[in-house]
Amino acid sequence: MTETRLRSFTHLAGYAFASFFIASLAFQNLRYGFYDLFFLAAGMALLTVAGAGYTFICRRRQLSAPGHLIILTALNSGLVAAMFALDPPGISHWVMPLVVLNLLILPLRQGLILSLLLLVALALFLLLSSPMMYAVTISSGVFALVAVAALYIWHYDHMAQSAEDLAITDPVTGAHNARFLDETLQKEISRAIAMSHSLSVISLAIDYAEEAEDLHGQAGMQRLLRDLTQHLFDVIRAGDTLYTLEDGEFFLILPFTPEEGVRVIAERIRRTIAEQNWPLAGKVTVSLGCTTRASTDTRTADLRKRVRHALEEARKRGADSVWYSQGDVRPS
Ligand SMILES: Nc1nc2c(ncn2[C@@H]2O[C@H](COP(=O)(O)OP(=O)(O)OP(=O)(O)O)[C@@H](O)[C@H]2O)c(=O)[nH]1
Repeated sequence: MTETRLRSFTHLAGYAFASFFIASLAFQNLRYGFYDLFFLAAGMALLTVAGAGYTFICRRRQLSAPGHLIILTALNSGLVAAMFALDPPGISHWVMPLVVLNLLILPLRQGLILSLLLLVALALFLLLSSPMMYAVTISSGVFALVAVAALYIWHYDHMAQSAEDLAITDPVTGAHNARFLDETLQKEISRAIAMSHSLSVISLAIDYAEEAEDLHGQAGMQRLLRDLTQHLFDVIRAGDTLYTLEDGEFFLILPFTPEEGVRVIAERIRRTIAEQNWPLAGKVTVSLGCTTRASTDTRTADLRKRVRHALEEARKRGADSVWYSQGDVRPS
């Protein structure tokens, strides 16, 4: 299940649970003839049903749906206003589902701020209207609920982020992995087309990688890959992205970089690597193939095929070389 579908499902379940809970409060108040409270609960239930409808309509954009903040702010402010105007009995019964809903649906910081504001209003109301001991007990209970729910959601967010990082990162070098390459390259191609800016890519391979591995062992090779990654990160500029592929190969995506630019940076990478003395490996050289997106390149395969061809051409010319392959320059 994708993150977006999971969020849509959780939000729908949260709103459905809250609607059911608040509707049962409305029904209770209707039975006992507390019409003010019945209308309050009915209004809140309408808002939670609207929230469920909004979740359904925006089910493909749940990670950034701003309407939830408006709905939940209306629910929280409505309850605070009713708290002071109507003095509903068992006010914590009304506050608790709303606190859980805030934290479940909104981004953690927004949910926490709304819940704490609601908690402060509740504590103030109880201090003004009930015995001190009762006010402290109920407020502490709601505070504990806020704290546990917030901690749980923080933990979940943290785990989800770590899992996502692990899925797109090469464990040896810490650069992005091949799995993430096609996804990012396709996004960059779409961005380059939409904004009419240039986009270049580089494919880089360590010369004589197999011989180097035989000579220095797997651990030595991993050290070299890590050192080269660090070096490449130092050379490229912010906005460029680096990927570690198999067999000592790297891939670079360079947005806003025309042909002259990719030639400059490829040459700079080649020269600076050849000039260094690498720990364990000593002298190392690399071959680089590079290309720039042409107007007919709309898919990742177009660029990847051409840059691979450029790398093969560079290798044919011996170690320590750069080759640029020109794309189709016909206007789109
Ligand atoms: N994507 C990318 N392009 C680079 C980088 N370094 C140089 N280039 C390209 O090469 C061109 C010339 O770069 P330089 O020789 O460093 O000259 P520069 O005028 O100092 O380059 P910038 O101020 O970085 O634009 C730049 O305009 C870029 O297109 C880099 O690290 N990343």
